[in-house]
Amino acid sequence: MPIRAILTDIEGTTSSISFVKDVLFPYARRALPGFVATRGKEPAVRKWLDTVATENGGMCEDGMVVEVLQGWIDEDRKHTALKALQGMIWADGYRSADFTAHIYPDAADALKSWHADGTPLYVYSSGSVPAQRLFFGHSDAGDLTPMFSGWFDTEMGGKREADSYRNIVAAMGLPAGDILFLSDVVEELDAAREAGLQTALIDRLEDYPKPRTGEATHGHTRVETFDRIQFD
Ligand SMILES: CSCCC(=O)C(=O)COP(=O)(O)O
Ligand SMILES: [Mg+2]
Repeated sequence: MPIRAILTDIEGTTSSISFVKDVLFPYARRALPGFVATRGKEPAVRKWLDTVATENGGMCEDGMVVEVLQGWIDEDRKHTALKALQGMIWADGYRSADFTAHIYPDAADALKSWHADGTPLYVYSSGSVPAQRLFFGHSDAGDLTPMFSGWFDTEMGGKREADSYRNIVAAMGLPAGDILFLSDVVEELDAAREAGLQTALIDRLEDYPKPRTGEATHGHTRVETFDRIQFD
């Protein structure tokens, strides 16, 4: 089947899991108390702090909300409020050049080549859309944001739910079968396939030392690097 657009995940797909877990998450965890103390009154920040407080029985102290959020970082919860706040915190890290975002060279090269060939590129990640823009705007391969035609996060729904992909397909305005979704998580690929998208499992040895083969692929095309992805 022809591919007319690429939709890609970030962590474990374009970029290493260890960069997210060992650099981004600890940075956000450390900065969270100071961030809430200095910016907690800004409506865009307050909105998410109040969401967390309400969901946790209406806790009234910001210190308790910070503890909940730090616990969620430790658990790698993909909660929209946490992801939005993390994005705001990482903005400082990128701006002060504390780090650049990891991208595998094969992913950067393939994205550049597909873009040059006129294939529209989209991102769907649990990271908030602002965090995605920062990520690709300050990547190891430079500012890649101009290559992307659209950005989607969990505001479209969870990544393991088929309806999220239906929402994304509607926003992209293409037939689902013309879109190739790339991810390192088979449950995300299952949901995308249920919504009619084509799928490829990115099974990077750096992130998944034990290759997922046979039944573990759930029948999705498996590649270890982006340069092995082939389409007309
Ligand atoms: C782009 S923001 C950093 C990554 C992040 O917070 C995250 O949860 C990534 O999850 P993904 O859906 O890209 O696997
Ligand atoms: Mg991922």
